[in-house]
Amino acid sequence: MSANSQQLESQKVKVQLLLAGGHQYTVYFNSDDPTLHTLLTTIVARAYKQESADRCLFQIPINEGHSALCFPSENLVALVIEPPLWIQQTDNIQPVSNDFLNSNHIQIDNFFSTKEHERLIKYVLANKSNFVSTSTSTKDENYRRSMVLYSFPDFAELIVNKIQKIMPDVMIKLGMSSFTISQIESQLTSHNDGNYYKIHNDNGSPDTATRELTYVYYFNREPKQFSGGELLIYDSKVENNFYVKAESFKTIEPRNNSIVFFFSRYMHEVLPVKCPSKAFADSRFTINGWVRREAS
Ligand SMILES: O=C(O)CCC(=O)C(=O)O
Ligand SMILES: [Fe+2]
Repeated sequence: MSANSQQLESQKVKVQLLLAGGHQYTVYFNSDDPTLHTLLTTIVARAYKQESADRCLFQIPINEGHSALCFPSENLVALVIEPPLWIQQTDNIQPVSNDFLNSNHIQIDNFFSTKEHERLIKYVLANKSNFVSTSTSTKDENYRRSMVLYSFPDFAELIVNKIQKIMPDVMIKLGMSSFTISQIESQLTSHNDGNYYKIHNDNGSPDTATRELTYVYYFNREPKQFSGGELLIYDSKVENNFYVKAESFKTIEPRNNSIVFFFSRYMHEVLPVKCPSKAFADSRFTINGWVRREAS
């Protein structure tokens, strides 16, 4: 995306709630309090006219818990936060109409330390023979070309723990309401010369329906020996009352040691990779997976 906020470390913050009709109240939260998170996402989502601007009823304890301040989310006008928590617009957000939905994503550089990254490259090269060809749920052979490693326990644990830690911040940056995570899945993928993944979403079948967010961690040997392999994330538009893929999209460069997060429901594709040497070691590697919410 698009909206950026500071990393939230738990600390006390003073929040003045400015409500419709000129009312205002001062309350105190820990910075990782889910209610504060929902207050922030209400403001962000409304500013960017996102569908995630779910209406809700806030019920906030005041007077040391002796009273409750209740108000509908539509009545929240602004927040005065001390110390400041900035949620800033960084790029290409345009006001949009209700029948067009700009896709959001975030990309974080330098995700693993240099040591972890080096270890990961060594591990992948040593495990080349355990990679198998990918398939899709539709079994269409021309839909996806890549190789995948399903078991890589040490690094799966490392990435899942790291993602878990940054999830509250990621949710805020994506302007989404927080949700309870039930599972974080991961697989390790390699794209070599001519490999691609055509347009798809990641939660369109009953067994994938609880996937909320997709993440993709990119890594490769330096100097980089492939080109292409960009990830395109499509915007959405309303057609016959349903959101469908729009023509416009965001282009994500598969930058070495960066991780991208986006909604699993977005249509996306991986453009063909050119890797002249065709050597496995020169591939576009990813650890990619999904953050699942608890089924309701
Ligand atoms: O490799 C990428 O950039 C995206 C991969 C992807 O879309 C998937 O595995 O579902
Ligand atoms: Fe995908």
